[in-house]
Amino acid sequence: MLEIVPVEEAVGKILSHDITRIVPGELKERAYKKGHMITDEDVPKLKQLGKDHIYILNLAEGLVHENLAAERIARAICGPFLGYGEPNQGKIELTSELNGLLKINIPLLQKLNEIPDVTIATRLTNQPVGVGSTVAGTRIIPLFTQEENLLRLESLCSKHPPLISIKPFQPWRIGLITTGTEVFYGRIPDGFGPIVKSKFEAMGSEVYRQDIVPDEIQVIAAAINEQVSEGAQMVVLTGGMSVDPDDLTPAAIRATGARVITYGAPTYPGAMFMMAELDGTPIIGLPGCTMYHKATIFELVVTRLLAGETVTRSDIVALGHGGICAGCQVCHYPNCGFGKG
Ligand SMILES: Nc1nc2c(c(=O)[nH]1)N[C@H]1C(S)=C(S)[C@@H](COP(=O)(O)OP(=O)(O)OC[C@H]3O[C@@H](n4cnc5c(N)ncnc54)[C@H](O)[C@@H]3O)O[C@H]1N2
Ligand code: MOO
Repeated sequence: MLEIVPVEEAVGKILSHDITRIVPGELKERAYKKGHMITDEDVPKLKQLGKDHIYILNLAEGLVHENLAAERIARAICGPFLGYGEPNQGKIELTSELNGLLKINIPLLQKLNEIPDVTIATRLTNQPVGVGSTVAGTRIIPLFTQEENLLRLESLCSKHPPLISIKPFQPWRIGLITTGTEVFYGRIPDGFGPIVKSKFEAMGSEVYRQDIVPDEIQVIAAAINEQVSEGAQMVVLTGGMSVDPDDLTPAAIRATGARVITYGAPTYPGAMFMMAELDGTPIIGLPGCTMYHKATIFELVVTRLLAGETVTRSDIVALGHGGICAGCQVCHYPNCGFGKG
């Protein structure tokens, strides 16, 4: 069990937990590591850190130390493509090993955090994360916990899909169709195509072909059919997505016989969005906002498709809670609540 010993009498004994030093506004660091043998020189230093007494460990059966507990929790909650380091002050952080989509099993997270002493904090599900990003942390609250708490956590984790995992972005071959009579006749240069291309490239996919077409239903529909039949894995259309008489893109998508999954999404920006499917190929109509906003329905839905997920109409409907962009002066997306309710 735990014994409280005055620091002067602790020389030669082994420290049972990390000790933290904080200098306000300057630093927070681990001054002493668990397992350190206390020396004469440590006595004044420990007193300066406010420690007149310290814990010396005599572990009773059935109790697990915070560092070991954190390691066991990290091992149990870690799904594919995640890594974790050493415990620091009793806490372990989990990091992504590749670029992909973060998936959190939210009902399981709730169950695990209900276990006494256990805490697990994660970033929001369905957000893109890069190599080395911290996605979660875990620790127990007291210095020791009953082993039965960890056994319960390990048993729950073994019965459910992983608490935390990363789905890698696949390299997709994207066909792009730019609609707009003003672009087709060269009245204005195409400003949308380059943005869509760079958004896909940032996630490891490639726009292999771009067709620029006028606002004519049959011409747009023919371009979609041609791209699907030559093997585009996704067809993305820009322009003509809203309510003007020349906005014919949704009608053209329907004219191909595609099954419409949604026209409209409860996200601002991004409401005039269409997702359909033609012979298994996703057909996506992107609203104008994708051209001038960093975070839109594009980021919320297309990232999930690129990670190999199926997105349903109810997934899109569920975006409403958190679906309005806060319009921050400096955009921190994906580190915000947009579309993550
Ligand atoms: N009365 C309403 N007005 C608007 C609605 C609405 O529901 N009722 N919706 C708004 C929303 S939301 C959006 S988003 C925008 C426009 O959406 P569209 O996707 O239909 O965009 P367009 O009308 O085709 O073009 C808008 C604007 O962007 C220019 N553009 C389009 N494509 C390109 C390109 N490839 N390169 C450069 N510029 C491009 C186009 O010339 C127009 O100036 O509608 C709101 N209004
Ligand atoms: O579809 Mo529109 O802004 O909502 O950008």
